[in-house]
Amino acid sequence: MLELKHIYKTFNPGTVNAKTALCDLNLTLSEGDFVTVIGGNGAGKSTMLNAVAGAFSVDEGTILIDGQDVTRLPEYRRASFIGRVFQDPMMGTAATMQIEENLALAARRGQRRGLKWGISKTERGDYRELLRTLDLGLEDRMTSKVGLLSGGQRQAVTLLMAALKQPKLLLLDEHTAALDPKTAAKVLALSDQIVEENHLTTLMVTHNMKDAIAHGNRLVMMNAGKVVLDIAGEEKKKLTVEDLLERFSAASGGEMLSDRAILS
Ligand SMILES: Nc1ncnc2c1ncn2[C@@H]1O[C@H](COP(=O)(O)OP(=O)(O)OP(=O)(O)O)[C@@H](O)[C@H]1O
Repeated sequence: MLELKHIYKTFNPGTVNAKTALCDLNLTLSEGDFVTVIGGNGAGKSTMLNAVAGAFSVDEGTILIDGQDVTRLPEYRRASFIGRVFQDPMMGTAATMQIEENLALAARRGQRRGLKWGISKTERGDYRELLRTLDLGLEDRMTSKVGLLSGGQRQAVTLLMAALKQPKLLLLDEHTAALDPKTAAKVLALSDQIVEENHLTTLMVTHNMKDAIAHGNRLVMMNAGKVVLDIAGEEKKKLTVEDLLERFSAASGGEMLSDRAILS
């Protein structure tokens, strides 16, 4: 479903600020894989997601989605088959627009301009049902401006929007990191539900080791721009945070994970 082959990316090449963020990165996801991604600060996690989304072009390597070579495809053209939720709850939704307008925008993504903008009765009914699945009471506030919602409510709506067009890939980039622990747990549970119901192939970056272990069917650890650990299935289910720290240290030549990852 997703194949990253020998990906390299250096920012500011040839300058004193040159930084190699991805260095022979290889990762293959099967259809329906839900992969959690963990690693220290600067390991290249967000850069990997950005490379998949097409936020910049990579220096070397190939990116295939569903067998199609998208390496040179611009971000706006990949957007029709990639759903994405960022850390900042302000990013995925338009604050000054209503909840239903935001959903309609997401539903029309990738369509040609010139279509009538109005939201039909059927669409409104569909959105109400979708919002009901969040169990946050938002189905009764469909004409509220999104800017009035809490961070957790906004991330929940962003998740719905990201999944609305049944993307081939869902990218979650620390999407609960800015939320309080209780809300983060709720949004994570919701992510599980949405991924499962829509059978989405998913990459989820997190700094929280427990979350990385508890969610998804596969866990990948990155260090210095490449994957250093890849644990799936039964082996992943039995993992503990201590195992993970030990294995990370062994796989990355004795390096320790950042405090932020250990303490969370
Ligand atoms: N646009 C950019 N310009 C220059 N350097 C960048 C850019 N984006 C990322 N980097 C650098 O690339 C490296 C990898 O960054 P990245 O954000 O992918 O790491 P990460 O694993 O997501 O880290 P964190 O957990 O701290 O968010 C870092 O050293 C970072 O400073």
